[in-house]
Amino acid sequence: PNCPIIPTVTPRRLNDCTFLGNYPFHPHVSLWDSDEPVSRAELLKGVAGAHGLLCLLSDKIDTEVLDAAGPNLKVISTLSVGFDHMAMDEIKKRGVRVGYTPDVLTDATAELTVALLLATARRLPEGVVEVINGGWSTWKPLWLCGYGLSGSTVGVIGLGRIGMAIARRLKPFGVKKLLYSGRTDKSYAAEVEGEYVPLDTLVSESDFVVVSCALTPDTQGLCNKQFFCKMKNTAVFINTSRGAVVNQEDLYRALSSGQIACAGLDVTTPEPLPTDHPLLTLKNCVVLPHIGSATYSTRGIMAELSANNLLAGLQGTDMPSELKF
Ligand SMILES: O=C(O)C(=O)CO
Repeated sequence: PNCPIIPTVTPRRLNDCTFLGNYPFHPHVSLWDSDEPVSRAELLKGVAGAHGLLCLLSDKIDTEVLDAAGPNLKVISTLSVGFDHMAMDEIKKRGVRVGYTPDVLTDATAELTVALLLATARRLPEGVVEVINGGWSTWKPLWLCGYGLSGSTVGVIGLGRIGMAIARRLKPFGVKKLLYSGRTDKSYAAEVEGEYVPLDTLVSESDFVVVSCALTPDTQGLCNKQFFCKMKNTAVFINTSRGAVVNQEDLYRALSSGQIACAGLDVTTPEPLPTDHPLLTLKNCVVLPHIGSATYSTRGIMAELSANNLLAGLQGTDMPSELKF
C-alpha cells in the first residue's frame, strides 16, 4: 500500500478491507485509496479506535488526532524519514511507538539534490523557457552563464545520511573544499575530506550552501537575513530538507537584491507554495514540489517498509525501522 492505512476494529467510511499477508493476524484496514491527502475530518473520524496509523508527511499528527484515536493506538508508521509533522512529545507521553523510513530514500534524495543544484547554478529552467519563447537568438558569450562546481567550496549543513550521500556525489565534480556544520563533528566525514567548521564560516566561505538537516526547534528559521547577509554574492543556496529551515521573506530579499546569486528549493512553507508567491516571480529561484524521494522504486520500498513497521508495531515485535526518541 502506498497510502495511509488505518487498521480499525470496526468498519469506517474509508475503504475497508483486510490486510492479508504472511502474518499471524489479519487487521481490518481502512484505506484512503487516493494520492490526494485524506481530509482532516475523514482522518479524525477514521482514526477513532484504531490500533495503528500509517500516515504521510502531509498528515499533521497532533494532539487532536491522538485524542481522536484514543487509547487503543499502539503504533504510528510514517511514510517518510522526516517526523516534524508529528507531535513527538505527546506521542511519547502516550507510549505510542513510531516507525519511519530512513536509509531507503537517501540515494534518491541525494540524487535530486545534485540535480537541483546543477539546474539552479547552471540556470537550466531559464534556458528551457528561452528556447520555447524564442529568446534564443544566437550563441552569446555571457548569455545564461552560471556557476560551476569545479574548484568550488561546498558547505553542507547537516552531514547526516542524506548530507553525506550528497557530499559523496558532489566531490567527483571537482569540489576543492567540502565544509560541513551541525551539532557534532563526524568521523565518517573523512571519506569526503569534509572539514567541520562553525556555521558562520561555512556560510561565508561556501560557493554552494546545501541544507540537509532535520527540522528541529534549533534549525527552524536558521537561514534568515543574517545568514544570507554572510553568504557570497556569487553563492548558490540549495534546500532539500524542510521549508521551515528557511525564512522565505529573507530569502526573497537576498535573491531580489543580489545578496546571493540563486536558490533551489525542493521544500517550502507552505506546501504547495501558492502560485502567487513572490519567490515564483524570480528567475534566480528554482522551486520543485518536494520530490526528493520521488523515484518509483524508492517510493515502493518506502511503502513496503512503512507497512512492515506498522504490522510489527501492531504485533509488538521489532520494527524494521523504529524511531527511538
Ligand atoms: O521522507 C521525507 O521526510 C521526505 O521529505 C520525502 O521523502
